[in-house]
Amino acid sequence: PEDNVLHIGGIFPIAGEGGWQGGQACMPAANLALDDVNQQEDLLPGFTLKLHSNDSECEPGLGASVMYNLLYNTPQKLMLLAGCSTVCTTVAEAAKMWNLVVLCYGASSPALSDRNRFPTLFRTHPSATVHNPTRIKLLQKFGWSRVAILQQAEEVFISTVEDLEARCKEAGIEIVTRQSFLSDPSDAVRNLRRQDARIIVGLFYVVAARRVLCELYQQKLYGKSYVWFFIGWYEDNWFEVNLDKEGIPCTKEQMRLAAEGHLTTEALMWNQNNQTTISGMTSEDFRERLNKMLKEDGYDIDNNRYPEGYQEAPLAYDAVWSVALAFNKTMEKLNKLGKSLKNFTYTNKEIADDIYSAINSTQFLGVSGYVAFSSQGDRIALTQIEQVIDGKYVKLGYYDTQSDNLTWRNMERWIGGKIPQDRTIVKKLL
Ligand SMILES: CC1(C)CO[C@@H](CC(=O)O)CN1
Repeated sequence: PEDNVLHIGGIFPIAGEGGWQGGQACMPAANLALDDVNQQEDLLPGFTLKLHSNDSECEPGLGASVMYNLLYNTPQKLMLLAGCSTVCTTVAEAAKMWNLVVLCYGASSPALSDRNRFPTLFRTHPSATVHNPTRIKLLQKFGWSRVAILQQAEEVFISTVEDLEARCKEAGIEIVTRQSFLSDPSDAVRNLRRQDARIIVGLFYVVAARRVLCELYQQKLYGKSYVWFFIGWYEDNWFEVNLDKEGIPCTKEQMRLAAEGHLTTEALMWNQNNQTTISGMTSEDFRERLNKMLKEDGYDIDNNRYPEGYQEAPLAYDAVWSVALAFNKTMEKLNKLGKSLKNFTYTNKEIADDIYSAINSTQFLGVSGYVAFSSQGDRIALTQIEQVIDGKYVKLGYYDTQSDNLTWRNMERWIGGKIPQDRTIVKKLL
C-alpha cells in the first residue's frame, strides 16, 4: 500500500565535466542497497524504502534546484543522500530549514565538519583530514621531524593543510616551508629546493600531480635523498598516462624515475578482510554483484572500463543501510508513543531529532568497513599506506587513528638502501 512507503531523496553527480561524476557507480550501488534492505524482514517491517534520484552533475546550483524539486513535490521525503563536496555544502546548509538529515556518500571537504553550518550532516565518505594522523604517524616512524608542504590552491587542500599544520605543531614536527601553486608548480618546487626540503607532503588533484612529478624530475628533487607523500586515490598508473594530452614535457621513463619510492595515504573504502558484513555479503561479494549490475548498464568492466565513483561505491551502499537502520530505530521509538515516521513533516522538529539521534548512534560493519560517525557527522575510517616499488604500488600497511594502531608489513624500500634523512647532515670535522 502506498502509505507504507518511506521516501528519501537522492542527489547523484552523473553527467557534466567539473568535479567528481561519482554518481555513475554510486547510484547503482545505492539501488542495490535499496533492494537488499527492502528484502530484509527485520528491517522496517511492513514498510518499503523508496529512493527518488536526480542528477546534480556535481554542480551546486543544479543540486539546489534538484533538492527544491524533491522537497516541493510529493511524496514528502524523510532524508536526503548527496555526493560531491560542493553539492553537499549547498544541500546540507539548506536542508536544516526542512529538518532533514543529509547523508553524504561522496564528500571529502574538511569544511563540512562544522556542526554550526551543517547541524544535520552525516557522511559515510571520510574527510580529507583523515590522511593527516597517518602522515604524522609515518613521519614519527621514520624519525622525520622536518617536513615541507606542496599544495595546489584548492579549498579542500587549503583546509587539509591547516589541519596538518596544527597536528605537526602538536607532534613537534617543524614545517620548514609551505608552498602552493594554482596550476604551474615550477616556482613552488624551486622554493622547496632552496629550503633544502627532503620530506615533502604533496596535496593536489591528479592532473596537477603529473605536472609536479615532471617538475621534480627536471629540478632533480627526487631519488634517494627525497621522500614524497602523495594522495593515494589517483588511478594506479596515473604517472604514466595522459602525458601528451596534458602537455607534460617528460617521458614515461622520466616520470617513473621521479615517482619511484613515493608514499601514499588514502582512506579505506572497501572492507579489507573477508568478514561477512551486515548485508550478509563480504566486500568481494558486493564487488561481484556491482560489476554484474554495471555490465548490464553497459560498462566494459572486464576491460577495466569502470564508471567514475567505483572506488566510493561501498560508501553509497552503506549510506542506504545507515538510513534503513536509523529509520528502523526511530520507528521502534515512535511506535512506543503510538506514532510512526509517517507523521514526519518538514516542520516536525521532534521526529527530526529522533532521526538525527538514531543516525548519530548508528554503527555496523558495512562493505566499506566499520561504519560509525564522529560528533561532527564525519565518517570514522581506516587509512591505507602504499609505496611505489619498481613502478608498482605495494601495500605497506594500515592505520587506525582511533586506537593509534599501525599495522605494518615491513615491505618499504628506500633507494640507496637506507631511510632518507629529513635534513643535510653536516659531519663535524674532528
Ligand atoms: C576520494 C575522492 C575522489 C575525493 O573527492 C570526493 C568528491 C568530493 O569531495 O567532492 C570523492 N572521493
